[in-house]
Amino acid sequence: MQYLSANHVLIASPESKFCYFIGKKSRTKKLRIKNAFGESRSGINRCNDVIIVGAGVAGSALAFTLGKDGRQVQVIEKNLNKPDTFAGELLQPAGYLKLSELGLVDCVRDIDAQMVFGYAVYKDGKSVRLPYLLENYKNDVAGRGFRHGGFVQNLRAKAASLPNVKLEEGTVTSLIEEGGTIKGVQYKTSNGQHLRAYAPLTVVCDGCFSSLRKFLAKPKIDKPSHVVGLIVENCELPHPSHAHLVIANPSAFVLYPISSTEIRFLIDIPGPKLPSISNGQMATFLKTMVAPKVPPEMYSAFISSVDKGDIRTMPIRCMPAAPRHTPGALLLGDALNMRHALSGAGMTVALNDIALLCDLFKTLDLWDTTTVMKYTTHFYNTRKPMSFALNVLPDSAYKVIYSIPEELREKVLQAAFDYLSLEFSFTRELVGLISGLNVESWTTFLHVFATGSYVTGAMFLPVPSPDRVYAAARFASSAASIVIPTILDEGLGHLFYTESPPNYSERKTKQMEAKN
Ligand SMILES: Cc1cc2nc3c(=O)[nH]c(=O)nc-3n(C[C@H](O)[C@H](O)[C@H](O)COP(=O)(O)OP(=O)(O)OC[C@H]3O[C@@H](n4cnc5c(N)ncnc54)[C@H](O)[C@@H]3O)c2cc1C
Repeated sequence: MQYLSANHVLIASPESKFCYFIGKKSRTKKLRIKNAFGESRSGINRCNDVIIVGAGVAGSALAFTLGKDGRQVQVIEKNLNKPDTFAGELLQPAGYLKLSELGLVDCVRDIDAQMVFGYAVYKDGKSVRLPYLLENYKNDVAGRGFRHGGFVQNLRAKAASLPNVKLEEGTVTSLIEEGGTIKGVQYKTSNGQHLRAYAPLTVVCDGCFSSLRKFLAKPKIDKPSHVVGLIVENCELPHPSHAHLVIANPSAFVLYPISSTEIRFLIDIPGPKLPSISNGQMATFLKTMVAPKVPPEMYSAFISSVDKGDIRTMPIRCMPAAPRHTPGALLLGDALNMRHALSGAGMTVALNDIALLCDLFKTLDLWDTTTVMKYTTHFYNTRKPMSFALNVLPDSAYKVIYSIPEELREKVLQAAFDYLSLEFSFTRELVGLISGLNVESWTTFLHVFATGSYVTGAMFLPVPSPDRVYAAARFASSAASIVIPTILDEGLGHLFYTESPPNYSERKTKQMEAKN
């Protein structure tokens, strides 16, 4: 017999065929099992600590970490084949550090991943290099570029290697809710069986197209653009081992190495419509509007890649985290929070969240819903500095640039480039934010407002005239009307949040003692 909390008792031995789960309302469920935490023979119920929906970057990394902490984890993933997507191929240095902290760093070792040491920013043939600030870290700490599919398969294999993590193929169709508490999920297996699984905690990591987030959050999804994904082969980057950001109108783009022979181009196309791939409009767009901005040493390789025709697109979705605190369930990864893909930050935020969450929940009794809720609130607040820095800067800059009148845009883009070209000591903090290595919310504020003020000031130049003053005023008011709501949507509560969850310091000391 195992006491899970005052209201929950699990009666079973590892050899027993049944376990009895006595729930809050003294309802007893008889679960037919192979062993106390094993697979259901009848296929109806399981005894888990945690159910994870989705084994992408977030779900797989979380499953491994919770499994390592001794939890019984059931992961249900819609498709266990190697993912074939270009979403999530540049990991920021802070994301790499988190991989390392979680014991997952070998997942980037056998996939021809490339080290990335910073950004080179281009505009009209001029470039400025913004190296990551890595001097205080070990030699292996840097960004990484890789093929998404290989990385995720490695994460899945790592999670599945733990005996207490069960990874299975199935599509979760709904959450099981009783009296306002999530008790588990209903899912359909790959052979068409409809099953249910129960656990005191369900973590929903079903990605950017999440069908379940609406039950656990108030999603406010913005769809500013699409991105085109293209692989350019066998050419050298002008700044080797760097990601390149090309500031251009109408389409900004980033490129970075994803293997020793491949460079990923991610080209943004603002607005709801895309040129058609099938009738050749897209190829024409890429050759006429994008190719002239591509660094000259990569031009012919870029054109060959467009001619090859392997052009793929994805919609961009941005969404501030707005979870509805629900007992028994949590959201994580893109299901919780999304930012523009050009920031290359989604995986870093997800891995940071997992490290935080697992640290907080390490020795928590997951059946004690009230305490878990308090820790969940703490998690949603302490994750904010990272997500605030990596979401607010790129999202507000993007929204401002594409909302101002066309005639102001070129001037604003030029001023943004000049801002990035300022003395390196000034941009050090900015690089700290982009890489996720130094994410102070006040620094984020400082740079949002410093960029805005710099661009506004630049509009007066060379000599203030009535036209220029008017243009600057239009820019400033339009920027303020976008940036302020973006900041408010992300939430400011964390800046003033100082609480610790119950017994946190006591638990932390015990954890530290156990470690030593
Ligand atoms: C075009 C593009 C480019 C990007 N580039 C980068 C980048 O360079 N760097 C970066 O850090 N981030 C990038 N991102 C963001 C990054 O892809 C995500 O932040 C990251 O993949 C989030 O991981 P996740 O586990 O939440 O979601 P995913 O990795 O999408 O995983 C979700 C998983 O849930 C499964 N699933 C969905 N529904 C169900 C269901 N009902 N039942 C069971 N399983 C289900 C899916 O099959 C999938 O395996 C990019 C995003 C886009 C759109």
